[in-house]
Amino acid sequence: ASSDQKTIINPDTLSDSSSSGYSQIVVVAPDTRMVYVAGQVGIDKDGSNTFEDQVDRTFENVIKALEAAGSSVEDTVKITVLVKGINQDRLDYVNKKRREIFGASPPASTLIPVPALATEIIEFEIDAVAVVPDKSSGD
Ligand SMILES: CC(=[NH2+])C(=O)[O-]
Repeated sequence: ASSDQKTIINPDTLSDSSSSGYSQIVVVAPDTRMVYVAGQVGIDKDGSNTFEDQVDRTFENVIKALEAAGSSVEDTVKITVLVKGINQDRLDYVNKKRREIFGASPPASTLIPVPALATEIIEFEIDAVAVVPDKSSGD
């Protein structure tokens, strides 16, 4: 499913980002309710905090935030991905997760390797910009 208010453009003049689970350009319709989700992290205070677990929990938290605002992954237009300790394995995992979560209509994305996040234990953070689907369109 994709949002009626979100049009994806992946022009031939830019690199193909589809295998990395994001779009090069997303255009938002006018008169749209916008949702700005604060940076989410995925720390389990009592359990495992592997990078992969943090990525999984972070996406779960982003989805919870979107849904609390009446939005969804399909309605997400832009994400910022902050990665501590970036390497090929971490990038591959993030891209796989993005493909699984965002499917055929992914948001635009900026991925930024960072030396540190808010606390020493945090290795991954995502913020998101999304739209609220227009109920009058039948979604
Ligand atoms: C390269 C890039 N923009 C990303 O999100 O992976």
